[in-house]
Amino acid sequence: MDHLAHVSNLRSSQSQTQISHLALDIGGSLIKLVYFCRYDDSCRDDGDELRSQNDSLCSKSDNNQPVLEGRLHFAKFETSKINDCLDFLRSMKLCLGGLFSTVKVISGSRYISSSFGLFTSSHDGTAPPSDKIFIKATGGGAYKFADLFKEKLGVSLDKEDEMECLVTGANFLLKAVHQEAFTYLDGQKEFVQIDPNDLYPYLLVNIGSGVSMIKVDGDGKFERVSGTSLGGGTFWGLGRLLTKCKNFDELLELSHQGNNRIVDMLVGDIYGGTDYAKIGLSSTTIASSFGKAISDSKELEDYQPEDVSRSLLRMISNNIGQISYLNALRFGLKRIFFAGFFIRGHAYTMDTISVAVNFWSKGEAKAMFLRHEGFLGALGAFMSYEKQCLDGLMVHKMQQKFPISASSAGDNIYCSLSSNSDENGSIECTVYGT
Ligand SMILES: Nc1ncnc2c1ncn2[C@@H]1O[C@H](COP(=O)(O)OP(=O)(O)O)[C@@H](O)[C@H]1O
Ligand SMILES: CC(C)(COP(=O)(O)O)[C@@H](O)C(=O)NCCC(=O)O
Repeated sequence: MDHLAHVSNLRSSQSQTQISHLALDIGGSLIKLVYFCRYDDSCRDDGDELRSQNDSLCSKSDNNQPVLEGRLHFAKFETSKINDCLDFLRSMKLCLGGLFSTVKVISGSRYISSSFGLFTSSHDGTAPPSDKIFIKATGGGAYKFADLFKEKLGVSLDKEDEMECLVTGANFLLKAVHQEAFTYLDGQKEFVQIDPNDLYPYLLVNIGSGVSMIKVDGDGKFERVSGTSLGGGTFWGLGRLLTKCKNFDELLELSHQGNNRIVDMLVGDIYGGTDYAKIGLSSTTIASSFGKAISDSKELEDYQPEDVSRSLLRMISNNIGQISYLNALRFGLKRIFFAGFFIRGHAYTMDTISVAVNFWSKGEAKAMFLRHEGFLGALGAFMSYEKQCLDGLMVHKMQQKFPISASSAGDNIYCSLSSNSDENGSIECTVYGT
């Protein structure tokens, strides 16, 4: 769902929802937003009313914790169109009322606001109010655009480390969200049942503009072991230049119809149509990506853009699959989770990555993908409100709305895709306060 649809959706549902937390991941290509909308039947906009509203919103759980019920929502914008994102945030203020006003929740001697994930507080939560309003943010843009957010919206970005957020987001999704991870091979998508007690270690490969490979050993226990600059930005950047496509989805769509063999040099092209069986290469294996473009006396306009797009997609996906496998091998990791918006749930991309991992590992390692592939960083930033140690309505505990199984208990954050999750992958959940 695009952001405009989101805006109208939000407007139409404003009588049912109240946004209480928001976090951002501002990457090299895309800005990702995660926000929690609680179910509500009223929207008011001043602090006192919000306080009473909070009171009315919170029912109590069995152990007397305040409970908020609602959904986690996801949205994204191109970083180059950051003004659209700022307008979106501003429009939320308009339709929901008081979003950027300083909403205060006072708890004991601490002064906080948990509305919309904005809080006014010093970081230890003890100082008297400054008039600062913070939003949790990660990614390079949290640094690059800090002044812009301040200037245009009057909010400060509370920066969280990008790698840490990716890992927190991945762990959260893998442990708490039902049917999050899946394999994709030969057109078959299969959900993988993850045992939260047997998750580590794994390799997380985040394919954004560039690619980061992170060995994850536990909650907050990780090491970025490798990376490559040949990532999603490379595919989109080169693809735009070579095909004149106007947007990423168009380039991806084009690749559906293409034939990479027109552009790539295959083993068979070199070996006169035969396999090079002695070293395990079939005649159809790509020997050299874009290799045919050197031997032909053709110019760019003589190639079909769909063939170029397909070849480019295979080149980038294969390369990432291979480097990922080599890093998994380096650390003896059997499970590789691929995330980042380059994947875009695209069948051919996932298939290529899976085949590469399968081919290089001789079937030993498994490529897996995530439904919320592009939102790991933003989710991690969202979860970091928890670290703020604020009393009151914080995201201390998210309880799955539709329990999966008792065996998935044992950690303090649960959540699940509701059976009626919308096409945008929003997650129905319950947030417990302390
Ligand atoms: N609408 C889009 N516009 C631009 N790039 C997109 C889009 N959808 C998917 N992508 C791909 O996703 C990549 C960005 O992925 P993302 O995980 O958001 O990384 P980053 O944090 O670097 O922005 C782009 O480089 C591109 O390959
Ligand atoms: C610098 C980055 C962490 C930024 O993250 P991104 O916006 O690409 O998601 C990433 O682009 C990256 O890991 N690049 C590869 C750099 C390298 O290891 O060669």
